[in-house]
Amino acid sequence: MAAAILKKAAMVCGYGRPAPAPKGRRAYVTFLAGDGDYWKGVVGLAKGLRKVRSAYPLVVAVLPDVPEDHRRILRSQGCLVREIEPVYPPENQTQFAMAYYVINYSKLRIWEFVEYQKMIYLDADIQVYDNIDHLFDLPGGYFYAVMDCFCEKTWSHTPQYKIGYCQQCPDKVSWPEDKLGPPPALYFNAGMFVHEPSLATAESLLKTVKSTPPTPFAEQDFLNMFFKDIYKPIPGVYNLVLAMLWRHPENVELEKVKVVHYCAAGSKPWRYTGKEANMDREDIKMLVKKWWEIYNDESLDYKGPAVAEGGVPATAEVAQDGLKAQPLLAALSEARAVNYATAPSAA
Ligand SMILES: O=c1ccn([C@@H]2O[C@H](COP(=O)(O)OP(=O)(O)O)[C@@H](O)[C@H]2O)c(=O)[nH]1
Ligand SMILES: OC[C@H]1O[C@H](O[C@@H]2[C@@H](O)[C@H](O)[C@@H](O)[C@H](O)[C@@H]2O)[C@H](O)[C@@H](O)[C@H]1O
Repeated sequence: MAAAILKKAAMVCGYGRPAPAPKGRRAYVTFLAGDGDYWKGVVGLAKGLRKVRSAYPLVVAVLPDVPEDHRRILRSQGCLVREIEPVYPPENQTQFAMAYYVINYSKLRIWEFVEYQKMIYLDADIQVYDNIDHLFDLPGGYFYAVMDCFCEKTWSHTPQYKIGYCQQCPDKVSWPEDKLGPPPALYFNAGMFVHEPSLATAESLLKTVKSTPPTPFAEQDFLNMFFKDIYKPIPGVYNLVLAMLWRHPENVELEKVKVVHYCAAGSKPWRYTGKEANMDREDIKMLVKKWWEIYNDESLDYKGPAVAEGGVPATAEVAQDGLKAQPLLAALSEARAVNYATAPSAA
């Protein structure tokens, strides 16, 4: 059976290399690691995308340590769950801004999802409150993401934090070029971005990460370095980093925000206690309440055909996103579920 599946996938894909995605194959993608409670963030995100009637599925790239019962919950919510191999940065004594950030390098695997021509990555602590499908129509060849803010204590290791400079308000404290050289390149938050999967890009990313010493913001720093020449900032409404509410309120029109990123300390809705700094703000309480309203809304539960392991709808029925499960995708995903170590070469 495995050989037949692999042969079918290999034939369709040109011997061992996934065929280029059918033009326009699109999906949202998020990342899940560990056996903790971030799966709740993924469920919330899946339901949020359904609420705004997104036309595309949500793929979840899971590390091997994500337990089957969490994967089952995600599939029951229509998520296409795909296991990925972890990616580790070179050994180093770096102090990550958060100790667990080392797992985030595994996000780089999503460039291998070449069944898709374009994907929008969203962290599991993000919620989408307005349809953003139009971002898939942005011109190809660029890396689109929202600019970050350098004002939180998590940035205290940086020169910009030390002098009070932030790209969100470059005129407030001007960058002392004479002392520090040119200002830092525009820097994006890696919790949300539009990207184009490509095996060549994936290969280059994974090769480069092996020789790049880790830095405090882990894969976010790495992605900013790697894509700096093609990075195109998109408006902050597509990824509201919560700290913007108290650091740069002049840059935020909350009623226009489409995507909220619950990244400030203590803001994860499924862990919210209101005790950390700024968490007792009325706008934070309102945003946490909005997240829970979607999470608890049973009318937003997935009602489509069962989603098989490996990440395709189990039947040829129309999947949640209105797209037929592609024969190529089905074959590839089934093939991926096969243990290559025991399968014959595709040649
Ligand atoms: O235990 C964890 C920690 C992080 N993540 C994933 O890694 C992303 C980035 O971590 P986090 O959101 O905590 O970073 P922040 O943006 O809050 O700094 C999360 O959104 C999840 O998608 C996960 O799956 N399990
Ligand atoms: O692994 C590095 C992480 O970097 C980013 O975290 C945020 C968060 O730490 C905030 O507290 C900071 O204020 C913000 O600037 C910073 O970007 C991404 O959101 C996350 O997905 C991940 O890539």
